[in-house]
Amino acid sequence: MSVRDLTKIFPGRGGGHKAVDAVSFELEPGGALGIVGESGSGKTTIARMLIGLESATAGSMSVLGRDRSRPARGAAERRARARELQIVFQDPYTSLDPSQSARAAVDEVLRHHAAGAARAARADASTRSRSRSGPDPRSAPTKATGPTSGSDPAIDTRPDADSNTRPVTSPSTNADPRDARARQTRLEELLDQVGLTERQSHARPRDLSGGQRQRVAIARALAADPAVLILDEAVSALDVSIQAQILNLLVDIRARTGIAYILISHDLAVVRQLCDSALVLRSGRVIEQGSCADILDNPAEDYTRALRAAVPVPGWRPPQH
Ligand SMILES: Nc1ncnc2c1ncn2[C@@H]1O[C@H](COP(=O)(O)OP(=O)(O)OP(=O)(O)O)[C@@H](O)[C@H]1O
Repeated sequence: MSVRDLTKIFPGRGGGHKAVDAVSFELEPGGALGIVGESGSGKTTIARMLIGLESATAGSMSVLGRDRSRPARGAAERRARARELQIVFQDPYTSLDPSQSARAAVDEVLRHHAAGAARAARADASTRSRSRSGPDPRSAPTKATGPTSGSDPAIDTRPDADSNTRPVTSPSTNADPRDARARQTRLEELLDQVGLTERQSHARPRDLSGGQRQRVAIARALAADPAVLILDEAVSALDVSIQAQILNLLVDIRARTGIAYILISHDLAVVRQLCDSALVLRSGRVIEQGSCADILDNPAEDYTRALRAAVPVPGWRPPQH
């Protein structure tokens, strides 16, 4: 992912409020970048622009070499983008359907992507057969371009741009039993990968703990098979031992799948555990950027030192007065 001069000005008096000011970064495939900063420094606004929930005032971004500076047009593009970028928020409770078991919530995403792939394959085949039977093969397109119709009820597992609601289930058009078996295998794989037990996989969100709900949200995000997962304070609300479990899980998933992370956190200890590189935000501007070790061990800025000092680390004792 490549982000250049990303800027967000929220409208308001006196020219508005510049919440994000010319932020640039690169994220390599399989990399992990931490975005840190105090409350109100612009971290979530960056995440919201990356996933298209907020439009950027200026700047550009691309993922896997494709320009993603503009909102997606049509269902096929939304689905393609969902495979590039997914997000997990602090509290998945609001984004999980209260009536859906963990298993059903993950399967919904798998079903949607399988149905989309089947539609794309059918459209591809029909384009090719049309071009074969066309009057002059030389005038036919040499390469099938895939579906262009926007009639798909595409599920983007990311929150909806307008309502921030969970996705709507689309009826599966994928009737091939081999596909159903493959989906089932993938479902079990994902539930296993995030460490949900059989019993938990049948539970509704209200019957799961915060850590278990976060596992469901991670499994749902992974079901779209994204290249990049954004974790926006994804472990902040969990108590320390559960937080450690989820962080270990994330380290493990990255090692196994090669997925890249953008970790947004005010907690430098969490960033240190998961990330290779980091950037430090203050009032929307990047004030330090580089390898995690450099920034966290040898901060150049007092602000970063203050952020570091604000984080209790193992062995930390409250100052004695
Ligand atoms: N929709 C909005 N309209 C106007 N101002 C906004 C809006 N959303 C965010 N802001 C402002 O933009 C700035 C950055 O907010 P943002 O939520 O990105 O910060 P943050 O670093 O994620 O903070 P926190 O860690 O507290 O979540 C803040 O000053 C906030 O008040």
